[in-house]
Amino acid sequence: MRQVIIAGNWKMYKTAGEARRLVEDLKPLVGATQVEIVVCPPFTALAAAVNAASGTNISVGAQDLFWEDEGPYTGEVSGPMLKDLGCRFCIIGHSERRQYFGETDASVRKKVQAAFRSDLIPIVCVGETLAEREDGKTLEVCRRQVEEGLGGLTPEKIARLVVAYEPVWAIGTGKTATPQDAQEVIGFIRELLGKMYGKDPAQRCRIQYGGSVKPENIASFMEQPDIDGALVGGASLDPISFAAIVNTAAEAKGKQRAHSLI
Ligand SMILES: O=C[C@H](O)COP(=O)(O)O
Repeated sequence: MRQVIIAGNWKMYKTAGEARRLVEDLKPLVGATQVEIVVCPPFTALAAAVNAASGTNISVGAQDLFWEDEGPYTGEVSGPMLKDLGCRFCIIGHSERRQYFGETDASVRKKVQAAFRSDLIPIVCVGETLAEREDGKTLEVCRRQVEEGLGGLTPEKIARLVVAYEPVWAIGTGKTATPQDAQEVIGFIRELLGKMYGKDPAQRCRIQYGGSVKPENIASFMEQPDIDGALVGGASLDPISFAAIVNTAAEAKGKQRAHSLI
């Protein structure tokens, strides 16, 4: 059974001191949940977050990495550096990186391989823009991003990685895909991974929904059979709302699984 995973992408928010306080505040609110909790602060706050989360069930992830392990690449940060800091996860190919920093499916592919080389679990983002959705190209775009970004891996790696389906038009806008639409795309991604790598690894791969997730709407996504969690932006910056998302997700997935056994 896939473990629910809720990750907070803090984007370019929080200093090191603020990150430490956020994690400290989060700890008592999430307790001993079965949910895998990940926080992804900016590079400059990673060490503080790792330190504050030490000995808890909260893991820390980075928001990006470079595909080489070291070298003359001014401004870049590598997998071994993140691993050394205590990171377990790394977001790769977020739409903001694709939109503002020229990230492509080819760079995503190299970064996914780099993450695995350093024993980091990639959280790979895919999703269509509003124009692509209106053109009826959602599945075509997600297919391309998965085939090109996640090609050349092994079934074992597919079973470990996390995919986040984030429709670009739902990010930070307050608009969400309907849970049924998200399920349709996420089900499609799982099926595609099954064709690429086999049914078993595709069934083990965790796939999140992302885009304006809030405490009020997380349950409706978790009720869908293929949705294993969420990648949360804005609502992860506040410990109370992030904890409410974690706790509601656990409860809703428990109910969905109990129901599917009846
Ligand atoms: O990585 C997270 C997503 O970009 C979602 O952001 P949001 O929850 O603020 O819409």
